[in-house]
Amino acid sequence: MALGLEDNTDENMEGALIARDRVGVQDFVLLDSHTSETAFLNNLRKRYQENLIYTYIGTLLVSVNPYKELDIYTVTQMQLYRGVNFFELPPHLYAIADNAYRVMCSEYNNHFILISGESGAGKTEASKKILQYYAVTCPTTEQLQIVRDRLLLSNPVLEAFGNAKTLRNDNSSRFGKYMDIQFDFKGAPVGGHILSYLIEKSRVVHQNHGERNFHIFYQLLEGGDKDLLCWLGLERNPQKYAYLIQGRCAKVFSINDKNDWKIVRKAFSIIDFTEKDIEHLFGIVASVLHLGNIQFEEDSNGHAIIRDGTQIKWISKVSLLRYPLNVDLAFYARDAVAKAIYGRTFTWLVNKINGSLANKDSTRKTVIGLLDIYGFEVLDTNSFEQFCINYCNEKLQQLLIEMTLKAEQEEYELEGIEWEPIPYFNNKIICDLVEQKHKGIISILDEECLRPGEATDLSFLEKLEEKVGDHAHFVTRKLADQKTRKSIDWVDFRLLHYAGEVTYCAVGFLEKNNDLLYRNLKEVLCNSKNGIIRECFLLSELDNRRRPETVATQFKNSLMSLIEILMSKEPSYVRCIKPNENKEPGKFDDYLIRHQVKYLGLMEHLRVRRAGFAYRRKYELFLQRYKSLCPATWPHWHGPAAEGVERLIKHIGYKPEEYKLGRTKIFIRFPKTLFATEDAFEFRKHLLAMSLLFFFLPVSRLQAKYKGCLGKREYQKKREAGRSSGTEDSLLQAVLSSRSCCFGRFLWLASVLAWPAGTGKGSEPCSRAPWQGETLIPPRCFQYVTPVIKYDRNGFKPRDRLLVLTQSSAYVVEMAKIKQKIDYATLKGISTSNLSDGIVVIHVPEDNKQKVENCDVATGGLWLEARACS
Ligand SMILES: Nc1ncnc2c1ncn2[C@@H]1O[C@H](COP(=O)(O)OP(=O)(O)OP(=O)(O)O)[C@@H](O)[C@H]1O
Repeated sequence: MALGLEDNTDENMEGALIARDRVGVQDFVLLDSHTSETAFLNNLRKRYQENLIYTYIGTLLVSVNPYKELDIYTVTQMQLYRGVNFFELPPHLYAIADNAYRVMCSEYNNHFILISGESGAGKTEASKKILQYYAVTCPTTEQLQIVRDRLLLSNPVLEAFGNAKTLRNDNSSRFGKYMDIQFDFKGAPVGGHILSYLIEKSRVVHQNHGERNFHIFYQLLEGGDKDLLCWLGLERNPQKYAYLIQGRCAKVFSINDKNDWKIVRKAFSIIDFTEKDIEHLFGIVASVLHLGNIQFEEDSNGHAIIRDGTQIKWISKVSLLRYPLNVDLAFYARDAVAKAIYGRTFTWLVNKINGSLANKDSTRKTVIGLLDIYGFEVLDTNSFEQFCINYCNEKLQQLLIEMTLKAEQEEYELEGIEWEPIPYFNNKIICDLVEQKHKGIISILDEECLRPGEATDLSFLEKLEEKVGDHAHFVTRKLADQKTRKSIDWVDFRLLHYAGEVTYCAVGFLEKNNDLLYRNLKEVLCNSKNGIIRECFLLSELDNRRRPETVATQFKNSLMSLIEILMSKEPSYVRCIKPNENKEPGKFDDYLIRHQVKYLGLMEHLRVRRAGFAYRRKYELFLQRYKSLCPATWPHWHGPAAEGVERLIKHIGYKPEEYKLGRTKIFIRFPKTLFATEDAFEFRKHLLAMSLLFFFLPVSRLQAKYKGCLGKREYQKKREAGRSSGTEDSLLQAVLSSRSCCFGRFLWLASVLAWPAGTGKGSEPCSRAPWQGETLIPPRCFQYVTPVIKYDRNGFKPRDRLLVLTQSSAYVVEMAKIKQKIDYATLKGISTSNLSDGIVVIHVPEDNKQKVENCDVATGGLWLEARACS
């Protein structure tokens, strides 16, 4: 594995990393006092203070936002984690990503990584880092580079249009995102698909103090060149635009709008946006800004007229609206248009990106989904948006409970595994309060929305009190003081969420839930000169002849389908923790963190993990996968699967404390045990692949080919010429030049050059695969042959190679060519990794510059990774 070649700093990095991570325990399961929240916090704090932001609870990763750049996300680090069992290295996001990827490749199933935590806890950063990890470490081809770039660059575009500075987070996601990365059967990323959830449109027209509008507005003004701004009729100064200055913080210290603009512009071209698309997109961004500056005054008929026509001149590039309204309604309509245009453009953007990420080839693909959705939010004033965001977080918490705490404990009971139930808070009761048909808050809100002219936000509030007033997690303003000892304003209601209580201001709930746009405004937009606007509004007109679903109901339905998507995949979890409210590096606010540990259910998770099992599998599946590891079960086991598994694990040597046998499944307590079994299986697969070749290519034919490469006489001559290194070179070259190929040239080469010993006479080949532990004794001058990955010095690129050891030299061989040769006489040493990664470094003097015919003499160091054939 590429740790940095001869670079001493990098070479020592792994050791330093592991040494440094002896702070506290890397897995909370190892804490002496696993029931104590204080011990949990002490461990988290101790590690955080040493910049060790990641800690496991079994296979779940807890991450504490460092609020500073750490040197743990380099390419070298990624290579370090690639293909290594995750308990062998310090906890890291890369380990979680790699584990999901490896299981996906070997079991050919779908996965998702759920990243959760409150706003500012580090979810978006984590999801970007995982995506980068796959982009760097997965195999790829030149053709696929474009997919990789598009996957990576979709992020800055979506962030520009969907993220904004809030009080909690300078780069807060104001929409939910679920991204599937699609992989082909070789594990190469070949496409992707994004689902987006409810963008916070209200931000376009209103921002709280200390907050900004979406980044793209500021990026365009700061980074757009003069000609572009002139064409759009914009001034560079954001203070000139009413929609940009309500939060009074157009400039943010931590954000470089100019730079971000450049990245977004570049991303557009990579993601395949046409110049026309880009022109229309910026036209829309500019129109929203111009719309915000329109002011109305009353004419003699009481109708609103526009005070100054300048803005309209620019907007009419997009559309022109004329309709008599009073002044208040005119302002309302203006904002409604701005929100509608922006919201639909965002949806258009996501669709466009999906078009460019789509993989048209119909072969089966596996996916890893990354879920990064706005975190739980409690503001000074919480509105309809916070209600939706927090409901979404309730649903995700419920999913986690369903898939871990609940499912796990129920399964032990069902399987007859002795188990002491561990209590936990199940937030289903809150989900029901919000989403239940006819009785839940969303249904009540929708009912009120069906009474236009009669219903108001206050009547909604009254209905709430009437219908859910006595619910344990709902606090009416009438009962506020008794229940929580805190008073509550007359327009508010309070929900006791799993993550804490939130008081919502009901003002605006009806309007935001209805999200209506005057019909004639829609018609105007359908005829817009701007292609994107036309597309967005025409489509929705065709779709929505009936009364459209309300915003909350649409959101509820999309969350339900998301949960369904997730339930069908294998989960991995990252729980992000926000260490303080001030975005300050190194500050560990005990009170705040204790609260998150509590509501994230981390203690319950720890208790279940400690008492439970890391892995479980149906007997049939377990046996099917690993039966080749035991002579009694290979190739067929005729008895019941449970007995086969028992025989198998006895043969492999599982200790009693490592597993339990349930009614239909085997339960394995530690990940270590499973990984060791998986490693043995990989090794076995390699040997089996060889045996297949021997079966199909009888040995005599192999030998004939082998000899035939040179011509019988020449072969004989060379063989007899002894062990001179020159003979080895040409013999090897001759075998490599042969074109014959059966199941893949690589395996063929490996099998021609080596075969198992102990069954034939002397070094005669045999026609079955060797059992584990048997050695490969190669014929004549070839001592040992194995597929390896060689890491290039330039960029650590992995290359598939064969390592061939002869009497006097080691060769690194490509398909038909000897690439490098190391004469044993020049060898300075060999280092092997102490992990199960199979890394070997062959040390050769730097000044070994002689040239051997047709191949390079290796100098410096050669980094190789042993590789199993699959
Ligand atoms: N691993 C990290 N290393 C360095 N800084 C980080 C890391 N994770 C998060 N941060 C910092 O914290 C900020 C907030 O993180 P992020 O945007 O990922 O939060 P979030 O949980 O996605 O919040 P929201 O729900 O509001 O979108 C980042 O902009 C960055 O400055």
